[in-house]
Amino acid sequence: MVLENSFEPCDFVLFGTKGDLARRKLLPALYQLEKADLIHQDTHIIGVARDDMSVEDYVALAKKNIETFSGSPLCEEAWARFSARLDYVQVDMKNEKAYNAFKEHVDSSRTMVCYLATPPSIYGDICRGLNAAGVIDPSVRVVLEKPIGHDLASSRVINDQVAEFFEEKQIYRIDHYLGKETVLNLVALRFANSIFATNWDHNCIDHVQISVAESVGIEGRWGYFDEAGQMRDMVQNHLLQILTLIAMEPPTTLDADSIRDEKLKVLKALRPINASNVQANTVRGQYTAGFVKGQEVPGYLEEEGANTRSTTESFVALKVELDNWRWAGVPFYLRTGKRMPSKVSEVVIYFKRQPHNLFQESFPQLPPNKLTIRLQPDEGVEVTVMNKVPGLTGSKAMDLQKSKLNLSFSEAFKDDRIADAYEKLLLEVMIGNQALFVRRDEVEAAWKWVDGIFAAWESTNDEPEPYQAGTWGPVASIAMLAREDRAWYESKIGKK
Ligand SMILES: NC(=O)C1=CN([C@@H]2O[C@H](COP(=O)(O)OP(=O)(O)OC[C@H]3O[C@@H](n4cnc5c(N)ncnc54)[C@H](OP(=O)(O)O)[C@@H]3O)[C@@H](O)[C@H]2O)C=CC1
Ligand SMILES: O=C1O[C@H](COP(=O)(O)O)[C@@H](O)[C@H](O)[C@H]1O
Repeated sequence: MVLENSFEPCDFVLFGTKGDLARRKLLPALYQLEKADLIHQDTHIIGVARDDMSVEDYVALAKKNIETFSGSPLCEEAWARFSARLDYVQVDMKNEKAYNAFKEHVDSSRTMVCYLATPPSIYGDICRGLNAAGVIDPSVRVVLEKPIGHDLASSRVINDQVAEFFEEKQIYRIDHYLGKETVLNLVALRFANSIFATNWDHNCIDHVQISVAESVGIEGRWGYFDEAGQMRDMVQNHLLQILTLIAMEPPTTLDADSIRDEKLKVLKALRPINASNVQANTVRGQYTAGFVKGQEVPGYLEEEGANTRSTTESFVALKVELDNWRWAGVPFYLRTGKRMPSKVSEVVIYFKRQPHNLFQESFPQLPPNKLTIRLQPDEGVEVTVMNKVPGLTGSKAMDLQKSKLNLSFSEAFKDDRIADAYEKLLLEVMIGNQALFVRRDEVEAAWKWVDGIFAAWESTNDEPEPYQAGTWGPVASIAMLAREDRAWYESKIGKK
């Protein structure tokens, strides 16, 4: 890495430090940054939760979580440095007066980063508490987790509550997919390679598929997930963000607002899905009991804490169209679901077929070229091309074979560790670069479009279709593409 502690020291305050996200992702990510020597030596990390706990107990808890979730034994030297930065404050985040205790733990001469790893419903309380304690100034940065709100109206309320105390340039809305190496690579692939840049529109591309399949279920988060569903949990944010990076016009620079301006235009160009086209363009599913990787798993309605009459969707497939010049007539098919056969996220760009087939005799129908971007796992990029099979066959009956140009990150970048998305994003917050964070108008444009789909679903009275855990979702999602003479890309990983 080029960065050498090129940023200022900060007080990194982790609200909700005992929660699932902080334990599984944020503390391990901070520790990895420490290990890579990317945290300024004078930075402090202050955990905030409502339990009464000594700093020693907090350090022990952080150690346990990092050991459990970082997947490798702790490096003693890095842990010694990291643990020396840790501090803990007990705050009932809904109680404005409780924030006075917090004041003594931060240093106003340093930048303060407040990461709100809490339910969004208390973001407003936290901002008010920080204000009451007099610790907000223009240098303070606040990091908000997704999904912000439940729909456009509730997201506006939350964003307004935060905006009462922070300017947009101080607000970092996290979508952790924007920190994934392979998602960032979409920008490099498109704009650093003329071979793609010049073929990236309706003239050359037939359609695009974005699949984000998860093998996990709801992981004990019934209370949260049943309110959200896969549409709010994954589509409103992660899948739409991936779509914006694939579809946006070239930004003028890599500055935060150049990129975000272009992403916003894509979100605004999303063709509304309403009662008249919802049945043709969407499929909802809910998993039933089945087997994932040979393990028997319960159905959605049998999960711990389940309301057995829930109609929340755990799978969504969508046909999305963009009403703009570049993408006219090019469908984007999106699908995401829980309890699918394997965890695999991929973008597949299907190019148009050749206008005329010179190789009729040996290959009656030339397949389209495909660019497959493997987001996770087995990160990489693959192009399917037609190739002549070496040999002395006659010129009219040239033997062709479908071949792959395959760039596998694990082979090409053997010595480089692929960092977790949160490591990248936490580093960017500490540096103060908003390019990988979502602007308020983007969040709102995404909600506006998603709200339209919810309204349309409500108007049909249809319920999600059942699919057995360990399958690729309801048959209707296969039919959605088959109607247009297309098929979902069969992932290599999924076949294992
Ligand atoms: N978990 C995940 O994988 C992901 C989570 N997110 C988002 O991250 C945020 C946090 O999620 P997650 O960690 O799963 O949620 P959790 O419920 O596990 O954690 C939230 C934490 O906030 C604390 N909290 C809530 N109310 C108060 C209060 N009044 N005073 C003090 N502490 C309080 C809770 O404390 P207590 O334990 O005492 O109740 C808990 O530790 C959410 O916005 C979620 O949508 C986003 C992507 C993935
Ligand atoms: O934001 C979320 O993302 C995870 C999937 O993230 P990944 O990095 O493991 O692909 C999802 O399981 C979770 O429900 C959702 O809240």
